[in-house]
Amino acid sequence: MFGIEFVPNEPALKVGYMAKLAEDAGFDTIWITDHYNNRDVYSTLAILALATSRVRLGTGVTNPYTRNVAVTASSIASINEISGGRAILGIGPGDKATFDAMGIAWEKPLSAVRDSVAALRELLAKKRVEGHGMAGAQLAFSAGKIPIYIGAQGPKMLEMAGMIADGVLVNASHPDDFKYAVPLVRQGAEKAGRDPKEVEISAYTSFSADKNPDKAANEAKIVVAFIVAGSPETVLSRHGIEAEEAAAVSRAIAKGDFGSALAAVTSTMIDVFSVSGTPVECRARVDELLATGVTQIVVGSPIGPNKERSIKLIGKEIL
Ligand SMILES: C[C@H](OP(=O)(O)OC[C@@H](O)[C@@H](O)[C@@H](O)Cn1c2nc(=O)[nH]c(=O)c-2cc2ccc(O)cc21)C(=O)N[C@@H](CCC(=O)N[C@@H](CCC(=O)O)C(=O)O)C(=O)O
Repeated sequence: MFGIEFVPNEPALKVGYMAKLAEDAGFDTIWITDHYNNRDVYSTLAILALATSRVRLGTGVTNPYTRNVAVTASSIASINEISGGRAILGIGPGDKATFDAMGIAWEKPLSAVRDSVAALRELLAKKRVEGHGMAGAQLAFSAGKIPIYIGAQGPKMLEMAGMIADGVLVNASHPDDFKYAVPLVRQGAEKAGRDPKEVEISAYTSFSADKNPDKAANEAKIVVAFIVAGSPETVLSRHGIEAEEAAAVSRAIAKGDFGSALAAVTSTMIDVFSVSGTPVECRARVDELLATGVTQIVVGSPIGPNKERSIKLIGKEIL
């Protein structure tokens, strides 16, 4: 199963055009990121619902802080109705930097995600919800069947996703991260008395494919820089990346000195935090990821030096 992520940092109609390209190239799912400073995720998904006819359409990922969960239920149910039943809700704890900027206290993210998924299950079943922070909220229209996926990286979030979600979206591009994550998700499913096969495990990668491997790697650099800057110590040491090397990238980004940040990104960092290179090289990494128990590959930003060309190239030579 192959998905693709679009960040709505360009007009929704343009994202709609790319979505149609991706559908024609053979992708199965399309994920739209949710950050307050980009276009609204649901407006963008509505455009995609009209621009496509087969692909499934997901929030990749929303969070329980910037929208009340009853509003999230109404929004994803509306997308499900507009798209003829193709919506997927992806929800994660969100990221601290974003919430600091918005003046939102990032409290108890694990519990917040758990409670919001429980409330969503009931709201999307058109039930009157008492509890999980709700006091009688109820949708006035039928949502239809909407899978709920969790965006997770930490051990507890991964296990919880296995316990309660239909799928998990793990922001990682290297097999070692999935040798760590997959058993935790399966453990969660078993703890909840579920068949682990019920939980779709998606590698939500940073992907950059081009016939020219240097161009592909170059395009991945800026995304890798932000991933390095946001990676916990445990992830860096899993891959033998020195804290000082990562700090050099973080410091440069914090100063807005992107030239130095890019210069501080090593080829190891690109290899660890992205799937990048020629189609043959990318396909080799995809096969490594699938061998760890991953069941869906999501092609995440930057996709390639020229998005349109890379979408077609990936469709032709990798899917
Ligand atoms: C909260 C954090 O969970 P995490 O899984 O590491 O979260 C990292 C990311 O998944 C999270 O930031 C996501 O929202 C990031 N994210 C996006 N975040 C966005 O805001 N927008 C996006 O579009 C987005 C896309 C996306 C796609 C895939 C993906 O995997 C993640 C994505 C964490 O620290 N988890 C710990 C648990 C922390 C804990 O125990 N908390 C307790 C108590 C501690 C306390 O008091 O806070 C609790 O919450 O009850 C763990 O899993 O072990």
